[in-house]
Amino acid sequence: MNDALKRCHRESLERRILDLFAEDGRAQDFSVSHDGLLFDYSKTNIDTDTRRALVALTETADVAGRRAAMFSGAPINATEGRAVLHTALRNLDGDPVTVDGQDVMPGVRATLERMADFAADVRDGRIAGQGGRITDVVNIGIGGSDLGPSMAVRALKPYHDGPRCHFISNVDGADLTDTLGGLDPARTLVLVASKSFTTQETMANACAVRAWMARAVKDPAQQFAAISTAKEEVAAFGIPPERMFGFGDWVGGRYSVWGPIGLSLMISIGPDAFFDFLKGGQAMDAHFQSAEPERNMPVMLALVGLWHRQICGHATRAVIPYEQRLERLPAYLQQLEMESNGKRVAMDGSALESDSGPVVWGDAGTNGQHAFFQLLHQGTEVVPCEFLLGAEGHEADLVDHHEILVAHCLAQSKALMTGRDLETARGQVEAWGLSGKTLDRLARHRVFTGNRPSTTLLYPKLTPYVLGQIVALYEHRVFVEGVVLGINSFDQWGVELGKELAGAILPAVRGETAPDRWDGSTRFLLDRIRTPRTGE
Ligand SMILES: O=P(O)(O)OC[C@H]1O[C@](O)(CO)[C@@H](O)[C@@H]1O
Repeated sequence: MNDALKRCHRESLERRILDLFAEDGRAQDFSVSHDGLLFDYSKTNIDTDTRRALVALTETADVAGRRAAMFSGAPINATEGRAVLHTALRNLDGDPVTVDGQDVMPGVRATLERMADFAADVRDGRIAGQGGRITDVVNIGIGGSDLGPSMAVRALKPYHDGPRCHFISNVDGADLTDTLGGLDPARTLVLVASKSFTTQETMANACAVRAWMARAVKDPAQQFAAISTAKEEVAAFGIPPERMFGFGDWVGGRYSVWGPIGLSLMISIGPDAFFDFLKGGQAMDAHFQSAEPERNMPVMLALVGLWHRQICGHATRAVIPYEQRLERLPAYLQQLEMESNGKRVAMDGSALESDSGPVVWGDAGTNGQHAFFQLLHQGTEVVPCEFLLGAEGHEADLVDHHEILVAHCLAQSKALMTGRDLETARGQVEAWGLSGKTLDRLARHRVFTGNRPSTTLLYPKLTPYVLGQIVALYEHRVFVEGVVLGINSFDQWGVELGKELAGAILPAVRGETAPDRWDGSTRFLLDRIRTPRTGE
């Protein structure tokens, strides 16, 4: 990174985050408020100079120009020669968006209408199973064809008024067995969600579920629908075109929840609530495109992320929603952020000069407090934390629970920042009546260095609209970080090699080929795996 930021970093090491609050109004100044959301980054070691230097990065990298290119349908996914237009899926105003000279909006609208009709028909019983009204929907997909809808369906539980939704992603047969257990195949609708319709795990699961259904009903295809860009593969699987919901190759898998991949969500919460989800995303798009950098939530979220990873060198970032129903958000963001920005090569093929995006991990609070927070507070690594918190919960009869939840969230970010010094710790141990070496020793264990950065995203209540805002916020954050780093956030070549090798190793696992061609460790493991099966 540039000299100005290096200087800002050096200066930040000379002060504590808490010192920055000596200036009045820091919380207001170092936060962005928009459309009910508040992103508070005041508990970071970013001061005015640092922010200025960070904002300058967006100018150098021409974030505004790249953003305009993305929204206009230019092929910014340069390694695959594709446009990046998940934003068109939530462009409810229908303003034209052209790819290769063609407006994609009529197609987007038509698909959305078909989805809404299909969802309404399933919910109202006009589309039924061979044993009666659909009671359960099973989405089969993996990665972007699973994480978005499964996260969102879980997040919006209070809005479920349709059939129950289930998700099978893993090729581990346990996922399938445990999900199908208790379901009535004659009243289950299966959505096979796969952009490519060739993903091995998804196709293995789809075939197995079809066989499960065939044991109970005459015509399983009647209870299947496909969500894909691959017409021929869908037809070859036996799903008719009227049960296929397609989308353009300009929608990346991890950005696809807004369209047909979100069909399970739409069936679960209904078309109107799904439209609210889209509206939230669309509102965030408008904000992202128009707000100046310092007042622009995705831009500032990205710049804080770049500060922590690329300037301060913190290798990981914890995402901790104080909202049980967002427990799948960290997993969703792992794909969104790590598949997008986990790259060591710049757009032009040269080696990246800075670090790639961070490792993203986390879990819902308060559960995480009783698991990994010990390390966050007293470990040797500094892990910037991203808290998410709703001002209001849905449980009107459990308001006290929500108050406790809020108190814990605020307490954690405060504890990370302020810590507890040795003198205070000594005072506490002294109060137990201890002294001398025992006091010294025990007091040290109770010291918290503090000065650990965190941000808080505060939202009013987790409605479909707010979830749409949050997901779009994170998508644009990834975009800005990618542009500043100079990488292509929209391909994922890094997942290819493992897939290829799995295909090549499978015959050896099945015992169809000898394991000789593999390296010593793989051969050794294959031998051990095969021994108990064959009794050799
Ligand atoms: O929707 P598909 O084509 O089955 O792909 C599933 C997932 O596999 C990946 O290609 C790689 O993990 C993801 O990008 C994608 O979301």
